[in-house]
Amino acid sequence: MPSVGHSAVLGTAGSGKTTLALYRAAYLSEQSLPHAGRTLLLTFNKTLVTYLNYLKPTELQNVRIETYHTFARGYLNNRSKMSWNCICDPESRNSFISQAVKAVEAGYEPSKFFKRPLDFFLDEIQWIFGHGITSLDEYVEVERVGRIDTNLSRKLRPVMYKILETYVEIRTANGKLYDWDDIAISVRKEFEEDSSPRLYKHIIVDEGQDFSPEMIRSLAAAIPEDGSISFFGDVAQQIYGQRMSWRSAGLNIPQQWLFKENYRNTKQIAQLGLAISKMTFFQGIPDLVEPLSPKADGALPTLVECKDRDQQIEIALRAAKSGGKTQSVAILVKDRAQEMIFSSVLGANATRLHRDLQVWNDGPGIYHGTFHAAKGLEFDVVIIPFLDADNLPDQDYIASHSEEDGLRHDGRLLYVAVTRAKTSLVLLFTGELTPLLPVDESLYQRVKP
Ligand SMILES: Nc1ncnc2c1ncn2[C@@H]1O[C@H](COP(=O)(O)OP(=O)(O)OP(=O)(O)O)[C@@H](O)[C@H]1O
Repeated sequence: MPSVGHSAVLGTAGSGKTTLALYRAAYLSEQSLPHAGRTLLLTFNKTLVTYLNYLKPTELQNVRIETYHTFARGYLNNRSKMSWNCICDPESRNSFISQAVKAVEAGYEPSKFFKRPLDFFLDEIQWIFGHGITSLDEYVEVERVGRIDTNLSRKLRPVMYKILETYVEIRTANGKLYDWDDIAISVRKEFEEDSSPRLYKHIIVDEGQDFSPEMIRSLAAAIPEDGSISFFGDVAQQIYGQRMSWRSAGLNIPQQWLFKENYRNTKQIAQLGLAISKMTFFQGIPDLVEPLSPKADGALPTLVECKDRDQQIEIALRAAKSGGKTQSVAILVKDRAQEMIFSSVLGANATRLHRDLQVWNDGPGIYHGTFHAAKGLEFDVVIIPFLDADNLPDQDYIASHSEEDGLRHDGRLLYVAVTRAKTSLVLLFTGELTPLLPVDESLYQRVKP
């Protein structure tokens, strides 16, 4: 891959993107080579930074690994564009946006538009910020590529934009200059006005599918002309944001590489991952890379039909405790509430996958966390309880979005979870099985406890 300009690697799950991102960092920062320069390796969440720092060889001196948001905050601080506690947390953001909807509604004729669920407005504002849109004209003009579910008519866009502006006013009045979505707009603008030498010559993005186009644009502005951006991503694993395409960033990428070999999963686990990615709710994703079947043989994923939820919990814990003696075992669930069920029982005997995780231990042991927190990681055994039709897709998400959108959203989460397993996968459910899993019986070994 060239050391100047922009390159993209699109790869399937377990195809070595993270591994290669680290090798690339080693290559681009190697001081004996002519292209060498300080290198920044960015990823999406803090757990993955901890994991990458664990994988990183100690001799990589000229490489910094952090999340995009740490980088953004640090840079703006350096430019005196930050003040104490000036980034809006998600709860306050939700409250400010809700206030903004009500404030704008008061100035209009009664309309169903304002009665839409709060999530609709949150998502729309995230989408607008993610695309770096900063004026009503731009918003009215923009074509809604890749976002079929909330295609807001052009007539309603001025009202929506008014809500966005009111939200920013309320937020600013509360001392919050940014939120986690519009900070990238400020970073890009700041770099465009900043003529000082750049700190990093090369930037590598891992898990790039979750970076908004504006984040990527801000990174392109952060490097010198002889620098490089290397993008590693898998669109099937996009689990944050509003399914924005990284391609909307408009980078000039003369060549891209496709990684089709899956080095992580056994053939049987990969086949289930592939079958999920072929389900209807995955269709129409641009840039999806279809994996080749791995060579490593293993057992079929186990599908355990339990009589009730308690039995699912009991079996998950039992399997984790016995497996965790010799292997790394992760119990992965949908949300924090479900995670609590396991953390309260496992306590200090297990590691919670969480942003505050400081050290990564690769040895045997039990891990637990949400699907989101497991992003980019891998374990010998993955146990996924609560694969019940009324739990996945999430009913609240469906209520505030749509059935189709719920399937698409949670289908990707489940894909991420399933593809974390290296050798064994245990799937637990009660009653009706989630429609997110394929019905093909040959993909599983069914077990009744
Ligand atoms: N060329 C290779 N040969 C053998 N094993 C490899 C190779 N590249 C990566 N691996 C191993 O395959 C596993 C998956 O690699 P890695 O985590 O880099 O994949 P990834 O593409 O980032 O996955 P994901 O997107 O699913 O998180 C790791 O255990 C890694 O050590």
